Amino acid sequence: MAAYEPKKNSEIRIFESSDEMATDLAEYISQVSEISVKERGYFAIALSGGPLVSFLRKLCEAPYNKTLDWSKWYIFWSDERAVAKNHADSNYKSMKEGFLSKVPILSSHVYSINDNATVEDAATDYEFVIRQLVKVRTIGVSESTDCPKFDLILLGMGSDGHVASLFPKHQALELKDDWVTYITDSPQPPPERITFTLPVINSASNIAILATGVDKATAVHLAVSDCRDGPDTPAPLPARMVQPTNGKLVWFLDNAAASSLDMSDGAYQQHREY
Ligand SMILES: O=C1O[C@H](COP(=O)(O)O)[C@@H](O)[C@H](O)[C@H]1O
Repeated sequence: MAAYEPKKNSEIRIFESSDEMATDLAEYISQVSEISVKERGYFAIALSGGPLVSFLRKLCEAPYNKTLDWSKWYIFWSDERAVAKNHADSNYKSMKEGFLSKVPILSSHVYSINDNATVEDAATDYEFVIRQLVKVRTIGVSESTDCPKFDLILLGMGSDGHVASLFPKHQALELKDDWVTYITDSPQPPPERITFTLPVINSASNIAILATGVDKATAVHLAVSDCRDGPDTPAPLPARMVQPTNGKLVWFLDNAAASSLDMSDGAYQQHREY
């Protein structure tokens, strides 16, 4: 693995193989969960859809399946598609089948998003549940933003640079006061989705963005490179707007997704020996 620290509080890890990435991700999540349980007594983690689930496979194996304090884990989703929980597009379904059914997380600690309501009501319900859990500090609270402070938010990134269900140029990117919102016009199917807003994502203690494949290379480059603003500067990608207020961001990339990064840039070069 190569590691670089391009910006304050952020790091890029680049892996030769899918197994190497899954192994490092398991160790990273294990360390964040242990610190959170030690400091707060809980580990509040938000999951996402897409290929992320397959990179959680090593976390389901020894030693983690035996050593982690799974009874302290609380599970949330950074976004969900408005489909039934048994639908192929459901982010809950993919995580249930690929991760949650393989580790001893308490079912009462799994806060999936209501699939039996309108998308608007599901978003309202979900924000209400999160507010109750913040009140009792199962989820922490950010002192600077008053937002929930998830211990870890795991995100994927689409080739258009979207994270959770926050898509480029969408008005949902502007929301400042809502914690959870809904959209009915997703550029990618299904159209109706529920999503964390940027203030919630950026208030987390730790954020990891996973991106693999050459189709993500341009978006990775635009999200992490030191672009200057100018008349032709495109609207910032949602992934570029992921900037933790007080937390730390780690990118997990394979070689293909990292292939458009300019490795001659001083910031990358500096940490090349890592
Ligand atoms: O639609 C979604 O897409 C992103 C990225 O997934 P990918 O399949 O384009 O790599 C995912 O992180 C998000 O949770 C999901 O709802």
